[in-house]
Amino acid sequence: MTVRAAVAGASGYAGGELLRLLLAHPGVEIGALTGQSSAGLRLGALQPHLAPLAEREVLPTTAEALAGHDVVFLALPHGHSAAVAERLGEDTLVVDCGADFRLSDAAVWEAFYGTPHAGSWPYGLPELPGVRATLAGARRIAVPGCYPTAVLLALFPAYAGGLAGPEAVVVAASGTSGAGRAPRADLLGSEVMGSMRPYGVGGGHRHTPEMAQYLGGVAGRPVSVSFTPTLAPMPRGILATCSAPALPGAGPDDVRAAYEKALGDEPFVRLLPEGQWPSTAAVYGSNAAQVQVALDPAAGRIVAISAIDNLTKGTAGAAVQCMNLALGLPEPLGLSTIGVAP
Ligand SMILES: NC(=O)C1=CN([C@@H]2O[C@H](COP(=O)(O)OP(=O)(O)OC[C@H]3O[C@@H](n4cnc5c(N)ncnc54)[C@H](OP(=O)(O)O)[C@@H]3O)[C@@H](O)[C@H]2O)C=CC1
Ligand SMILES: CC(=O)N[C@@H](CCC(=O)OP(=O)(O)O)C(=O)O
Repeated sequence: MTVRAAVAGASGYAGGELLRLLLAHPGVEIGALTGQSSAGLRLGALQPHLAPLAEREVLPTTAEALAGHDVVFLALPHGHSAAVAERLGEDTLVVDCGADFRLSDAAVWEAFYGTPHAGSWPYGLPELPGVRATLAGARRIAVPGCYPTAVLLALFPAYAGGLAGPEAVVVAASGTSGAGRAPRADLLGSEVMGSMRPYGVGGGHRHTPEMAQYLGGVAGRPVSVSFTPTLAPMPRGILATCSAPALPGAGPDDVRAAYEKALGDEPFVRLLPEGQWPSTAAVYGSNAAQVQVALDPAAGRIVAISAIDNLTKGTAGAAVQCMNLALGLPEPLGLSTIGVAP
């Protein structure tokens, strides 16, 4: 079976990573590529690493350009997905890399994004309990944010195992591609290189409610997340350092067993052998996530650390993984867990 896939936002970072993965996918033929300011240009001028597509023209993002495909990937800025998706047929699989359909609570959406809530779609993190089944046959999927992917993979096993209290704390570092490709003065090389800095401190980052919603869903009760993102001087990668109170009686063997149970059979998540710790370098360019966990007995906290590539497992790789599940293809088809080193 060959499916025809269009990518809206082909000139951006997420769109470029989608195309890199789709070029290597044996079951996909690449159809329309669309953008906004870059419409009319050849893709080779924008994504020079995607040589087989160099002569393809970037079309304006319209329903007409995206019609007639089996799958449409949306890699657009927030707030633009609903208007496009509603003009695509119900039989078309629409995989949205943006945030528009991730949150279920309209008031929470409006508080963090400041626009009307578009709705919610099945959430594209198959590793969460019960989620894989909701993706089989789905025709609308919301890919998680990059930070939530890293944090949920690190912490959900502690909640699924009933071992963690409801106050999670997360400090995560991201590479600069997480901010997208649009020019910003605070992302100039001279502002970013050789320095790390926090942003969105004090509960203001829009990924906070996404983490709380899905951790709460696993825990079966509300979970609060104190989330501090930091910007790291690297192009790709997220390292998330997460902790939660260990409930009374939770010992190191219980913690290890809960993580092995939750992650042991996952094709893209590797619970590292005890004593080894995740690194962004080890997952660079791959759809893999690395996870490690420890119990800090003095602090009474479970400490879990994850590493992903924000553009791959954090966006485009997850989108392809979800496409495979939705269409009944083998889940790992076209995706790799092999990184690039050094
Ligand atoms: N970067 C990351 O690590 C992650 C990104 N995402 C999500 O993926 C989406 C894309 O992000 P990213 O690739 O980083 O962003 P970029 O800024 O790199 O790319 C944005 C893309 O959207 C296009 N675009 C801009 N404005 C419009 C518009 N009004 N209508 C149609 N198309 C438009 C741009 O086209 P042009 O260049 O031609 O103007 C470009 O192709 C976002 O929703 C983001 O939240 C999700 C997880 C992680
Ligand atoms: C480094 C950096 O700026 N990262 C982005 C997150 C990117 C992402 O996943 O966000 P979406 O919810 O937009 O899909 C940020 O903090 O806003």
